[in-house]
Amino acid sequence: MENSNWKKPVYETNGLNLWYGSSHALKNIDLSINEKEVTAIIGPSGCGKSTYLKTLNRMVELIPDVNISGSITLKGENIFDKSIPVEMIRSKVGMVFQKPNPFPKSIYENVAFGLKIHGIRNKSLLDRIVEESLQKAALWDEVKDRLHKSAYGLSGGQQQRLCIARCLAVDPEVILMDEPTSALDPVSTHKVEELINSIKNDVTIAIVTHNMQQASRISDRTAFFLNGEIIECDQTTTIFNNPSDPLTNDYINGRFG
Ligand SMILES: Nc1ncnc2c1ncn2[C@@H]1O[C@H](COP(=O)(O)OP(=O)(O)OP(=O)(O)O)[C@@H](O)[C@H]1O
Repeated sequence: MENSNWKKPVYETNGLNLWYGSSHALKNIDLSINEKEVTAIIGPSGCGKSTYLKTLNRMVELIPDVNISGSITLKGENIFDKSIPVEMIRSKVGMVFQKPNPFPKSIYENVAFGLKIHGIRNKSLLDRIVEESLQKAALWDEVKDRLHKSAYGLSGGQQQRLCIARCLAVDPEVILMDEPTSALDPVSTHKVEELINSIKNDVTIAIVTHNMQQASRISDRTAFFLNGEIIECDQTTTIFNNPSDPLTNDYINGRFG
């Protein structure tokens, strides 16, 4: 099913099935998410994209009546292994949602939050990492004079970049992004896309998007999901220019979904 897999996988998913009660939402998923690449996950509404993303950080376990079979490894470790605390996975894997969700705290405290949870108390170290993270998120110049003001005073696009800075502060292996620009205007969307391009050499990214142009602009590889299955996963240029499956071709050309 999968070609051109020459980069090192960070996540490897094998034979993953997931049921919500009796509803079979993910069917036999085999997929690698490669190190320091952007992997786009595309497909029509309800095909299982968000479910897959939420399985990668075990968020899906919070939903009652979910059953899972198969395996997902993160850097070789089975994430479903009961001896692995979920906090350990969450410390390596950040998540950005469709709607920006800053904490009701200052801009500074939003970025410092995860660091403090990890026990960092040194003020100059906190200051340095907060600044670096906001710089990486291309937000520093816009907020450096209002660091101690509420994050809620930022625009939606700035809040989303703040949420990405909050992830970057704890130096994650992976950031999962679930339609991170769908609530943003085109200018803010462009800024988030530029940000993704600028951080992808440091962090692995998996992004769910409904926007085909976005997938083709920012991702290295693309996985096409349909009805809970992966139809095809390949280099993004191949998926968009020369897909193997006619269903992929129909979807990316807007014939359904
Ligand atoms: N908490 C839940 N309980 C029961 N069924 C669910 C739950 N969450 C999702 N589903 C079902 O699982 C299937 C996959 O949903 P999912 O949200 O993963 O799709 P998606 O591809 O992300 O859709 P969208 O693009 O609309 O966000 C759908 O049929 C959905 O109704």
